[in-house]
Amino acid sequence: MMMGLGGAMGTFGSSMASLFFLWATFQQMFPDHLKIAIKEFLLSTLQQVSFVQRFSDHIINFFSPYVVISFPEYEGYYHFNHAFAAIDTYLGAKAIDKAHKLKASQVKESKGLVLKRDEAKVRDVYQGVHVWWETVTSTDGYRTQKLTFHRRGLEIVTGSYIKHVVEEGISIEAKSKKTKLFTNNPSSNWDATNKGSLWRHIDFEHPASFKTLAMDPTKKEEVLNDLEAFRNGKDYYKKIGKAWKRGYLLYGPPGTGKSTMIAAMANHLNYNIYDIELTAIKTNSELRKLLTATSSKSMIVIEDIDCSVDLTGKRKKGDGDLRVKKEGEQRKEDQDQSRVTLSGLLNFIDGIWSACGQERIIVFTTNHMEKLDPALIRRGRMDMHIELSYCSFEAFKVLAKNYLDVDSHPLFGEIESLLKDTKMAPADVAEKLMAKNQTVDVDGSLTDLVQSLERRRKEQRDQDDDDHKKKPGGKKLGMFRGLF
Ligand SMILES: Nc1ncnc2c1ncn2[C@@H]1O[C@H](COP(=O)(O)OP(=O)(O)OP(=O)(O)O)[C@@H](O)[C@H]1O
Ligand SMILES: [Mg+2]
Repeated sequence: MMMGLGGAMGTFGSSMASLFFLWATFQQMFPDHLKIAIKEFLLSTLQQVSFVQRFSDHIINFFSPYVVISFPEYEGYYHFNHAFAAIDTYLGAKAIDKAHKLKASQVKESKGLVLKRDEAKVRDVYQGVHVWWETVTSTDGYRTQKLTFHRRGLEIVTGSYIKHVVEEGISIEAKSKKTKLFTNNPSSNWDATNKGSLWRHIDFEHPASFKTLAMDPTKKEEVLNDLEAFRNGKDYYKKIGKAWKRGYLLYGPPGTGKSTMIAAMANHLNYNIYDIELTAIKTNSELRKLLTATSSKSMIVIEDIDCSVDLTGKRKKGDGDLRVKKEGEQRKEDQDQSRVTLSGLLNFIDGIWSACGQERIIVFTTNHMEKLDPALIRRGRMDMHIELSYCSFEAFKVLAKNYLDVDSHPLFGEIESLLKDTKMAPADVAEKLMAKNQTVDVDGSLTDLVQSLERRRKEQRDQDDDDHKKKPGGKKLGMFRGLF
């Protein structure tokens, strides 16, 4: 926003200088009564002639002591003006006690009802300067915030008022923010202007929290500390000259809590989630457009990264692939170059996005760490690798507390020893502990779990024996058990 405003102010400044010069000349040349007569004559004459309407507007502006600064919602294609959003929030919260029209919405249950001013015009006073805001909507649906004030207040308004409004807006937004979950629309559905059509969103109301997340307590603590350090790290990142972003790679078998952890992170930080479906994006440039349209304080999530981008960096899935095969090799090469590639994604994360984005977390998930390109997992790119593994006894205790509200039970000992050599995902354990017909039955659920673990252990042993027989000399038995 500062660049847009800077440019506008530059043009504004030079126009003002010329106007002041003309005005001074005008003042000196004519006595007062003559000046008013000339002004009225000019205005009435000009306004009667429709084809000079625009010129007449300029003349009116020339005589008007008021200055207008516009903040459009979009600056050119795709370029969302974040100042607009902050101003909108500030004005929405401004003096709601005096407003006649209010809009109410429920944030999260814990945060109660939020009232917002719902009027197109708002008056404000700042350090004695009176200003008027008006939201104007053009015929094609674009909104602009117009700020009008007497030129006496120019210095205060441009020097500190606008900064104050934007900062207030951002801080109000952070306090009462509904967490949102954004998903990218397929680019074929983007409208002609791309305005507002890149992402669709819903309120994010996932109940996951770190408290209810079942994982090794030391690891959990480590992740939480890392998130806190990141959140409070604005000055630190500035000092070391690095973009304020952090990458997490969550890996582990299905049902071990990767998606749940993403939800817990978003709830903990109160960040929006942008869940990117790479297969709906055709080219690196589309990906760039999507990423630049994300806001600060957000998490960019790409789930199952190994399924979306293959080792050579070309996309795996998507109907584009079928079309390519039919159209021949040359065409295929051309297409590949313009597609979403791993290097395109990584370059963006390291480069442009870092330069323009602030306070962002990027999360990749995978079930197959071993399939990932080393470029993706090298240190410094994904800052923290977090393994979500099969249910340990520590993790089980968290689930037992969540689902059954128990800290101990005579069956805990047996469950502990079964979990040591049985691979069962927390999702499956949770399913056994879940109340049947909304009735919590601690003994029944735990017995059910024990039986299920015993069955699973037997299956896994039989499977290991089979594998061992098939590959004589192989070192399979017990090899994986040590890992989990
Ligand atoms: N570590 C965990 N703590 C608490 N609940 C869990 C955990 N892991 C799984 N669950 C439960 O199992 C369900 C599925 O887990 P989740 O979707 O997070 O798994 P995932 O690791 O993302 O799996 P996938 O690899 O298939 O995407 C969750 O809704 C949650 O109820
Ligand atoms: Mg998942």
